[in-house]
Amino acid sequence: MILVIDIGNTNIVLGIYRNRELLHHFRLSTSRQSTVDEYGVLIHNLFTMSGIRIHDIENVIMSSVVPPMVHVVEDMCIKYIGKQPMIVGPGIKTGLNLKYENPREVGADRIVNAVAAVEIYHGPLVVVDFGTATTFDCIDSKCNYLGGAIVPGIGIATEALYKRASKLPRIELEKPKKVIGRNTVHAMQAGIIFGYAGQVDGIVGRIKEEMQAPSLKVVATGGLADLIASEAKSIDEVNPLLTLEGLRIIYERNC
Ligand SMILES: Nc1ncnc2c1ncn2[C@@H]1O[C@H](COP(=O)(O)OP(=O)(O)OP(=O)(O)O)[C@@H](O)[C@H]1O
Ligand SMILES: CC(C)(CO)[C@@H](O)C(=O)NCCC(=O)O
Ligand SMILES: [K+]
Repeated sequence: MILVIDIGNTNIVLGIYRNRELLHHFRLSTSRQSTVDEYGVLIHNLFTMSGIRIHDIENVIMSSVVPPMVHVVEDMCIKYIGKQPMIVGPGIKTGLNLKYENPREVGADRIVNAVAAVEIYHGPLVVVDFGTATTFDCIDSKCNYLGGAIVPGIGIATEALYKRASKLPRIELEKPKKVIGRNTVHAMQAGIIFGYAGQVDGIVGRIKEEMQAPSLKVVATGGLADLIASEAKSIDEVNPLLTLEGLRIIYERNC
């Protein structure tokens, strides 16, 4: 079995694969204060609760977009799992040609998503990941990773509203019945959800023009993908496990 770990700015997502089958997945918060031992306890408990034996883990692969967390999770793997994780970064084969001006600058999560999407759906395609930031990644039919767009995530955007405007409350992200909100909560829900869906359609529309690929596939992932996909006309498919699948595929290409 292999353990795959994606460290994002909000969550650390872990998956246990036996060959190509995802047996378990877990979500922890990304806490920059937590220690190697604290993450060790969490992993130990999760494994125990799920009937996974540490010795069954043959290898670990991880990607991170939070540099200070790399050492914590890496050391946790060494100390509690007895494995040095493979880390997605320079020197790792992905099967993509990175066309970013500086390939080292691209977030590892974006590359991992792109690898999974190309393998599962084939290019040309766009991956939209609704995480802390919402990212758009464009891949052509020849496995060129072209780049994309980064916008404030839904969580960040929602938080900014209530933090910066005294009379705006914290809201549940639910789809309102109408776009014309007649109270503050409905007005905010309408603005965020329909506005966000419109943003996705707008950016995808421009990408299709720029790539001259009017029928490219658009795959969404991330916690809020379903909510937005139900409103955004441009999203063809939702795959919540894209990042974990990408890590598994990259592991297989490098072992
Ligand atoms: N139901 C919700 N209501 C409000 N905000 C939410 C909700 N679900 C998620 N969020 C916020 O949306 C953002 C993305 O959450 P999600 O769980 O999708 O992140 P993630 O994919 O783990 O992100 P990352 O990989 O960047 O850590 C976070 O800032 C989170 O707080
Ligand atoms: C955009 C985020 C924060 C999304 O997780 C991450 O991919 C990241 O930190 N990327 C680095 C910048 C870039 O991808 O160009
Ligand atoms: K993510």
